[in-house]
Amino acid sequence: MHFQENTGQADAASPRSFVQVVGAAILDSLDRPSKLLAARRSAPVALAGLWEFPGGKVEPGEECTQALHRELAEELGIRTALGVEVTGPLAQGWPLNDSAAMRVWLAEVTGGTPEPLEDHNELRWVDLTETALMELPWIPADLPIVTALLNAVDAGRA
Ligand SMILES: Nc1nc2c([nH]c(=O)n2[C@H]2C[C@H](O)[C@@H](COP(=O)(O)OP(=O)(O)OP(=O)(O)O)O2)c(=O)[nH]1
Repeated sequence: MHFQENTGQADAASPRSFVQVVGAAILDSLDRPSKLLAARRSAPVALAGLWEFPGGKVEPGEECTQALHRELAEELGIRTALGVEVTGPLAQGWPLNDSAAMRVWLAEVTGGTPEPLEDHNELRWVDLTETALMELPWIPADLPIVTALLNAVDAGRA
């Protein structure tokens, strides 16, 4: 029997590239965080009613953080200061599905008051505790990110 050696060359020649999504974990304060602004999607039907990190897809020619500022202005009508990235297992962040991955940054509102202007039908400031956050029906792919966020916040408080 002959086993063909897996050289990994195919992967090296064509590294997996996901549609790049960016999201914000908006905190009431980057220095002393106690609440997260969660957003409930209004569309598409498959995701409507589920909670997520506000954000969206990076457009051609945009940097990730530039795209995030644009999305937060469009969707929530706010300006933000970004904190550190909540790093995921991929260079492109956190896998969302077969074709998309999301990079997530901590953020704080520096201008405007968040309103569900586009893509969401409710915004909610939620206590930064596992109990409070896990009560929300998150998009399933976001659950590891919520856990990583709680760990990052706890590490910052220590
Ligand atoms: N914004 C955001 N998208 C998420 C999260 N979790 C998750 O699986 N997604 C998925 C949902 C969508 O399939 C994709 C992001 O698409 P989007 O609809 O927010 O992007 P967009 O605002 O740029 O809108 P469009 O170009 O599709 O009109 O990533 C999350 O926490 N935040």
